[in-house]
Formats: sequence, C-alpha cells, structure tokens
Amino acid sequence: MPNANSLKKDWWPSPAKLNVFLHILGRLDNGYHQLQSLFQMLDYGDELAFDITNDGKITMASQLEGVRDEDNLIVKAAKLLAKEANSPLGVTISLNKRLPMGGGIGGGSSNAATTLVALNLLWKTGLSEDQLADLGLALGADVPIFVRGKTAFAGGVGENITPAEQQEKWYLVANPGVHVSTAEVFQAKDLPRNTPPIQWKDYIFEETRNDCQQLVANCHPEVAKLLQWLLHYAPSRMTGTGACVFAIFSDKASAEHVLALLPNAWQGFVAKGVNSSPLLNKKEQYK
Ligand SMILES: C[C@](O)(CO)[C@H](O)COP(=O)(O)OP(=O)(O)OC[C@H]1O[C@@H](n2ccc(N)nc2=O)[C@H](O)[C@@H]1O
Ligand SMILES: Nc1ncnc2c1ncn2[C@@H]1O[C@H](COP(=O)(O)OP(=O)(O)OP(=O)(O)O)[C@@H](O)[C@H]1O
Repeated sequence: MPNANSLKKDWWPSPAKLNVFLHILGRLDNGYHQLQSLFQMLDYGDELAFDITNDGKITMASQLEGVRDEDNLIVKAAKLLAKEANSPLGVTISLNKRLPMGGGIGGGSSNAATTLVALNLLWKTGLSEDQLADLGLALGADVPIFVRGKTAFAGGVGENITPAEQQEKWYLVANPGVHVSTAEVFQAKDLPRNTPPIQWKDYIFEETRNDCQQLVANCHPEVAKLLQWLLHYAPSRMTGTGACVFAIFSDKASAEHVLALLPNAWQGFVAKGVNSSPLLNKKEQYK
C-alpha cells in the first residue's frame, strides 16, 4: 500500500510497449540489425517521481534491485540531459517498478524516456522533442519511441518512426520468468535475417511474425510452453527479444478471464493498447 509520502508525490507514467510484430530484414556492418516492427503503447507501466534540488546531484531515492545507480538508465538519462542543457539543478528520483526487467516490454528504455521528458519540463531545460529523442537514442534503441509516445511502425534500426493509429485492443502480457539477453539473441547464428520489407499500409497481424520467437522458444522451453498455453485462448506472440509473451483480445473482460486462469508459475497483467501513451497525456497537462 502506498504510504502518505508516496501519495503526495507527482507520479509520472513510464508505460510498457509491445512489439506486435518484429521482422529482421538484414544486418548492418556495425552489427546492428535493420528491423520492421509495430510498437504498441500500453496504458500500464512503472511510475517515477522527481524531487528537484539545487545541489546539482542526481540520485535515486532507493536502488533498483540488481542495478547499480550508475548503470540505471534513469540516472544515465538525467545526467545526459543535465550535461546537454548545462543545468545546475539536481534531482532525487523515486521509482515504482511494476514491469519485469529484461522482458522485451521496454521498461528500462521507457524509464529513460520518462526521465528525459519530465526533467526537461521540471528543470525547464527547454529541449525540443526531436532533441530529446536524439539524446535518448544514445541510451538505447527504443528510447526515442517512448519519448514520442505514439503507437508507431518503426524501421531502420528502430529510429525511423511512423505513428500509426491502431484499433485499441486489450492485451494479456505474461512473463515466463526467464531472462533473455537482447545482445545474445541478435548475435545468434541461427537468427533469421532476411525477411522481405513490408509496406505499412499492407500490415495485417496474421501475415507478420516475430523473427526472434522460434530461436528464443528453442533456447527457453518455458517461453514455448507459455506460448502454447496462451494460443489455446487467443492469437499470441512473443514481444521484442523476449521473454514476455502477449495474447490479444477485443475486450477487457476476456483478457482478465484468461489472466485468472494463468498457472501460478507465470506472472501476468492486462493492459489496454493505446495510440497515445500515458506519458504524452501527462506532458500535455504541463503545457
Ligand atoms: C529489438 C528491440 O527489443 C525491439 O523493441 C529493441 O529495439 C532493442 O532495444 P534495446 O534493448 O534498447 O537495444 P540496445 O540496448 O540499443 O541494444 C542491445 C543490443 O541489441 C542489438 N541490436 C539492437 C537493436 C537493433 N536494431 N539491432 C541490434 O542488433 C545490439 O547487439 C545491441 O548491442
Ligand atoms: N531503470 C531501469 N529499469 C529496468 N532495467 C534497467 C534500468 N536501468 C538499467 N536497466 C538494465 O537494463 C536491462 C534491460 O531492461 P529492460 O526492462 O529495459 O529490458 P527489456 O524489456 O528487454 O527492453 P527491450 O524491450 O528494450 O529489449 C535490465 O536487465 C537492467 O539490467
């Protein structure tokens, strides 16, 4: 239960995303991959609160389990913005972590984006959305998409973003409890890397796939088991490089019904797919 102190805080949303599909078109000389993906914003995620100070220090109110503060993407994002905008101010950041880490739902990238967007307003550093997205790219391939906050098609290595309104569906997101390293998936010899490009206007879910799914399911039987279980109920797929898996429903009640049936070994949540992220809505309130 939140304590009195946390109730007083001004919490900023840090939503999750799903890669509804993820095609790998090729590999560049620098090792990065050319992708095509539909990034679906969800109305569910972490929350961050920012207590501004005058001492120029950037600190976490408490350490995120397993992540040293200097490695935390939140701290890295705040430091990057302070340096770029030459801000003399500091901040103490509180994090309410709900999203599983390393699950392919973008928690760390989203935390970094929320930090950039919120501190740009609270520190009054006045960077444009384009400048924040460029800064974000230095922290991770998915940070710009969270800065922009729109459900979108992405091309290039992920930086080429085209907002694309989708029908708002409900998703059951389930975590098989295994950790998948994004870098290892992209280094795998057997990863398919030759999917032909599609035209965004021709996008149909059934004609797409996640090119990482087979490889990850082969290495992690729990992922395969969870997918098999979900497929009994609804169209289901892995997101990003895993390990989370999602199932698509047209209404909330059906998604919650299947969540209630989810075996205890797996954790899950139900979220609405939204075209504009909760971060974007929060930002609008500051205008
Ligand atoms: C593939 C996605 O999971 C889709 O959401 C993301 O784009 C990956 O985002 P991320 O985890 O923030 O990725 P980064 O931290 O930038 O890169 C992690 C590693 O993934 C590989 N990587 C990432 C993006 C990309 N287009 N090609 C790659 O080969 C690189 O080996 C890199 O070392
Ligand atoms: N604030 C943060 N929240 C979550 N992870 C963080 C954070 N800062 C650093 N990390 C590190 O980043 C790693 C990846 O976390 P994240 O939750 O972003 O993975 P992901 O959901 O697989 O992301 P993606 O979909 O972008 O591949 C974690 O294992 C953790 O070590």
